[in-house]
Amino acid sequence: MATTPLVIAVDGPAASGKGTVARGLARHYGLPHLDTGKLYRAVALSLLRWGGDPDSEFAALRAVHEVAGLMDDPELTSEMVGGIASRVSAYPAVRAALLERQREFAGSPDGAVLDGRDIGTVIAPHAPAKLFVTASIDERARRRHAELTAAGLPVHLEEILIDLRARDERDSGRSAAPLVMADDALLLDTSAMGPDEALAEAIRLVETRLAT
Ligand SMILES: Nc1ncnc2c1ncn2[C@@H]1O[C@H](COP(=O)(O)OP(=O)(O)O)[C@@H](O)[C@H]1O
Ligand SMILES: Nc1ccn([C@@H]2O[C@H](COP(=O)(O)OP(=O)(O)O)[C@@H](O)[C@H]2O)c(=O)n1
Repeated sequence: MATTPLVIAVDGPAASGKGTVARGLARHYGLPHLDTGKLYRAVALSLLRWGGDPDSEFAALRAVHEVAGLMDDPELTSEMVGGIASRVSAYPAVRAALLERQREFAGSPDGAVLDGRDIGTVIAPHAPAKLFVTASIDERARRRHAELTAAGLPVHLEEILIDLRARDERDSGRSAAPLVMADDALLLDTSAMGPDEALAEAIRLVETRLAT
């Protein structure tokens, strides 16, 4: 008898630790993982490289065609690219152009883990397990600061805090697929947890959901 593939949707705000949790879950369950934020970051990076205007939905849509070649670019992780990603991701045409490849990944017969903002609500609304990963804004800023500093980028905590606030507001306030917790998602607040503890709790939550 065929079993239903295990699809795990992981959503949450910037630097909450959702990528770390999603990668850990993928390792634990032996599933392929897609960081969907990279798609929007690649659109932003493509725009930046050819000087396209982030205020133009048409220009952003053109940039979608370059995404495949940029998915492993080291510049994807910069806060500047993250900020532009959150602007271009508000365009319905950009979201529509990126929808199919995410749905296809989520529809794999082998199962999948995806992380982003709208996985549980739009990309994989039927996923049997959904987590909404969060942490306090101060903790998220500290984590992003440590991450970028370790990568040798000159960043200030205060500026990161301002960037994250602006991104939270844009991601939650937009009309196209805003960042909201799905009704059937389980909340994982990692503010006071290290990465290992957060993963252990994520596995526990997934197991709880699969058992019901
Ligand atoms: N629970 C945690 N405790 C401390 N640091 C964490 C934790 N989870 C993730 N990190 C670190 O915080 C940064 C952002 O985590 P990441 O998983 O990339 O977040 P997101 O995918 O939500 O943007 C990374 O440097 C990561 O190693
Ligand atoms: N499924 C997704 C994933 C990301 N995004 C957008 O892309 C931006 C960058 O996403 P990300 O997940 O790489 O950002 P971080 O959480 O790693 O900072 C976000 O601020 C969102 O605006 C989205 O709209 N939908």
